[in-house]
Amino acid sequence: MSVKLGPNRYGKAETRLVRVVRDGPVHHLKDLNVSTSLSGDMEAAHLTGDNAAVLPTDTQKNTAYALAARHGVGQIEEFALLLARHFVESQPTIHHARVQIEEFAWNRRGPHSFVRDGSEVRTCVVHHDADGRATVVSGLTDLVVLNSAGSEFHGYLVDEYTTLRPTDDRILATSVTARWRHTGTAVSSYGTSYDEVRRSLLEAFADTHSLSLQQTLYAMGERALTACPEICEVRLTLPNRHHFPVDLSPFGLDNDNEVFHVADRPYGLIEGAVLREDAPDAGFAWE
Ligand SMILES: O=c1[nH]c(=O)c2[nH]c(=O)[nH]c2[nH]1
Repeated sequence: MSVKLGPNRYGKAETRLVRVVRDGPVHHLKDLNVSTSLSGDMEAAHLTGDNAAVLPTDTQKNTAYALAARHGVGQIEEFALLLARHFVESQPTIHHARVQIEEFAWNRRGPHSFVRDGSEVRTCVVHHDADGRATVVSGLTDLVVLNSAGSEFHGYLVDEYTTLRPTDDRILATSVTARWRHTGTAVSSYGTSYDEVRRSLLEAFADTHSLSLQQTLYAMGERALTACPEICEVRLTLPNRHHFPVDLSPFGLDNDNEVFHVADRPYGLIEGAVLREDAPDAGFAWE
């Protein structure tokens, strides 16, 4: 039997890194989860156990800490680009670096006191290769939203297995995962574009009179692309957090769409991409 090595990469996943900047008594916090993944001349490592081309995952973790100390941590996209470029440019055996960062937001309570409220997480995935090509995908996850009006679902296919009743007034709730691809890496401010995209997603969710979560997804992507000229593609993952009216008739009570059972699972999972007509090829951006 003849076999060969296929695509491979390796790295250190989920290096938790907190950086404190002390501005006198006022402190600033960056709380990150950094995952690095490298690929390159790794044939020998897999085939014979020769590790001469391997930059240890332990070193990758240390590099995240060291570059955070040396350069500070600004926007996560810039820190990810710095790390990715470092691995590719410092090691000839490494041809491609992928750096993924999650950022946990802390809200200030005092000069050096913070509170984490909400589960929302800011994300980015950066790729950098030995030819100097780089891509940046920014995003957010666990942004939980709900509309208690303005959502309908009817007109769908009905077959012998369909029991769902059409509705013209339901709760629409989801936990948004959104990722958006920047057209280039010369972005004036990743922080500003993050705020713009986040605001557009929330506005579109709230403003759209929804005939389905699919329609809301498209409206959210379209609004983000309209608001932010530096991005060319938005990918959204929207789990449908079903709210079912509880049947209160056994207790002699009406339920005029006021009391709901929130189903945990199964849940509808609506996923889609919205792109500019002239979006350039994504290359390795989504890998
Ligand atoms: O917005 C929705 N889209 C669906 O495709 C779907 N399917 C379903 O059962 N409920 C819903 N809601």
